[in-house]
Amino acid sequence: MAEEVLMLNISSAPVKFHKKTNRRPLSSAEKWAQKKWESKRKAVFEPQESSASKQRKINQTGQQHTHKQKLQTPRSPSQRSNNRDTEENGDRREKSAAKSPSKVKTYPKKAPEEHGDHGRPFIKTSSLFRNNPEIPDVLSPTVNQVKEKVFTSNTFEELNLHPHLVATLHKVLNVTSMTSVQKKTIPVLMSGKDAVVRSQTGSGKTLAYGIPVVQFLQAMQPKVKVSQPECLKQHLALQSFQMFQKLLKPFTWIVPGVLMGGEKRKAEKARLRKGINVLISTPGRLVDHIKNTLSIAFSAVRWLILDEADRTLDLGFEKDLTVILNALNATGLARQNVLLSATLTEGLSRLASISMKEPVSIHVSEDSEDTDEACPQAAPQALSDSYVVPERLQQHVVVVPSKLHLVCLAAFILDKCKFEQRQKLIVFISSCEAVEFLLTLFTAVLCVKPSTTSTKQTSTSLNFYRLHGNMRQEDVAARGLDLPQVTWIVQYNPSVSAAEYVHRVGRTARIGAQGSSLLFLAPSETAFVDVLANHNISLSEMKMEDILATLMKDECFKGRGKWDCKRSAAAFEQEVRDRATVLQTDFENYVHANNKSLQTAKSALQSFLRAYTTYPSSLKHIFHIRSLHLGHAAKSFGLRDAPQGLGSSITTNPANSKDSKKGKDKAKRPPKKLTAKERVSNLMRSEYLSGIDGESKSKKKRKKKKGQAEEEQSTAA
Ligand SMILES: Nc1ncnc2c1ncn2[C@@H]1O[C@H](COP(=O)(O)OP(=O)(O)OP(=O)(O)O)[C@@H](O)[C@H]1O
Repeated sequence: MAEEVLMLNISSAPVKFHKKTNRRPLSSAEKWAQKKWESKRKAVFEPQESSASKQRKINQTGQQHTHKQKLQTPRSPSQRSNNRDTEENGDRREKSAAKSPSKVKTYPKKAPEEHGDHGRPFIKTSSLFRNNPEIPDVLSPTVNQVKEKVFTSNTFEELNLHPHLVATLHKVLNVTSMTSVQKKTIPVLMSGKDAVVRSQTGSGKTLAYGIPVVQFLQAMQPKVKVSQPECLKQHLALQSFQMFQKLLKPFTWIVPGVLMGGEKRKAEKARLRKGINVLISTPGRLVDHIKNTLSIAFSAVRWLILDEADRTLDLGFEKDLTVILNALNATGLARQNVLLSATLTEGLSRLASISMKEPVSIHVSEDSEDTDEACPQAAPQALSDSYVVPERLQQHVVVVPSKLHLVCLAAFILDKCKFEQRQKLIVFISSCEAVEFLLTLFTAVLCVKPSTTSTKQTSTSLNFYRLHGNMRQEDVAARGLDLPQVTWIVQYNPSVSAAEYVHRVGRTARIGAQGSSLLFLAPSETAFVDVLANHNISLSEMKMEDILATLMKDECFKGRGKWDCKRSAAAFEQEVRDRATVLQTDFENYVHANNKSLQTAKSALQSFLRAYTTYPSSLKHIFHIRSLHLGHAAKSFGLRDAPQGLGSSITTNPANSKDSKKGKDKAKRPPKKLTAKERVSNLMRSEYLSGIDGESKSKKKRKKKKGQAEEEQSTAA
């Protein structure tokens, strides 16, 4: 059974920053170290060979090959052992070549290569286990975590719904009994009231509003015509659209439609012209159409539903929501408003107060069976900021020094996906480039076919997928936004808020299923555990050593020494460290095997560092770029040393390189300061945006002026 690992970066928006050189003058020690590294690197990867030794090599091996070709493709253990003699010959050749006089400048002799039992060239990597910061004890305060019962014994028949709707719920959606949030929310919405709904992730909130909306629309007399939208729905567009398509099967005259990033605006305009009754959209896309599509009109809108409302606010889309609310309010039509989220924040309360009329606050508590209806509290702020996590979710945290992040993540993935069955992991990473880098690295190094000689390995193959905001929408949609049977959520890079943490872990343990989560923290980041505790979230600690001990199950990474399990605990620990070092060396060999993989690693490191600067000020005392050790962070991207001038390493355009005239001028000019708006708009590249790129600057300026003028008008209305 193929085990799957999904690298995600949806939650922390893919960050596109202006290229800013963050070069700082190198100290003399750094200059010396850099020269030393440079010569070592050249000695390993660009040994100058004399023509005589080249000729000798051709005679011996009968073909022309370079040192790099040997390192290019990482091998499986069996291939590695088969190549051993070739490598040893190769090394003898290189050593003799190094002796023969040659016109080309010779490099200092390369450090003697050792060969581990695995047969791969054992280029000494700096110790993973030395000079690491102290790992503090993580005391996760005991909190009374809010628990919600997911299911009730009540069925949909009790709701007096249209029989075709009940039949669709049973036959198409395979649901019979209501979840707690559905039992509380549906009657309130069917009574015509506004509602603010808080319920844990994966508890069925989509149907909690979908059912009342469809029940209302199908009962409208005269029947709704395919004209203007009657219902407007925000966020997680595709998943909601698919749900409405299923619910509306018996009611063919009611047409759902979706607007989201990745689609051509022209196609959407055509759909809007044709007529949509239930419009599902992302905020950015809808604002774009409000400003540019004449055929969109809101005079018939009777419902406004903001799902995952606080995440929309968190990503700073209040401005977009204001435009949307103004456009809706301009029609003067009475409408029903629903805000839903697993995490209620004060921003959501603010939004509720400006867009709702005496909303009923609905939250599902532990004793949900006992209360026979929603608790109609005065205002949403009555609901506390304590977050609800899925009932059967087990949350863990592991403290890992930066240098060991990469091998620890790899060991965890191997443990779950190679040595256990039926595991599906989602790994949250902080930038698109890092997702792409880790996908390529893990696919190349971890997905090696099991060697025939080893008895310990199972035949499980690992499958890695990627999902991030820079991908074409179709690809993202193809994976679907509701990810079934996910068993583990791994937050390799911590989220930017406690609410974001809840939404991430909410991708597992859905609708009453079992699930687990693991949060990676560096020793300097452990205070984040207290931030989560403030929202009634408590985690149990997992030890890094226990995760790395997985490598003892995998002969691929056998250390150089002979290992037998009868030896002492200290020997066991040393063997684990050796195997982690072998794995790290594999990663570094792969990264340093050619310039392309080296550049990819560097830009991934650069994107990670830039994403690290985007934590909100409220968390800067925990996640601050200054608390990162650049060299250690580099190791977690398979780089043997911290690349110099990280800022310039991402300028892939030669015109920008420091040697070109333009580059020289640019290097002289102080880096352009980003305005607050530019910083925000750079941060906000995400699924919420209209995703319409490629417009000329002047056209954008004209549109902005027009939008502002309309906004002033509509606000006045
Ligand atoms: N009454 C029900 N019985 C069984 N399964 C249900 C029921 N209602 C919804 N589900 C299923 O539960 C899963 C989660 O539902 P949904 O996505 O609506 O949860 P949610 O609360 O919106 O989650 P999130 O907060 O992550 O968006 C879906 O696969 C859905 O089909």
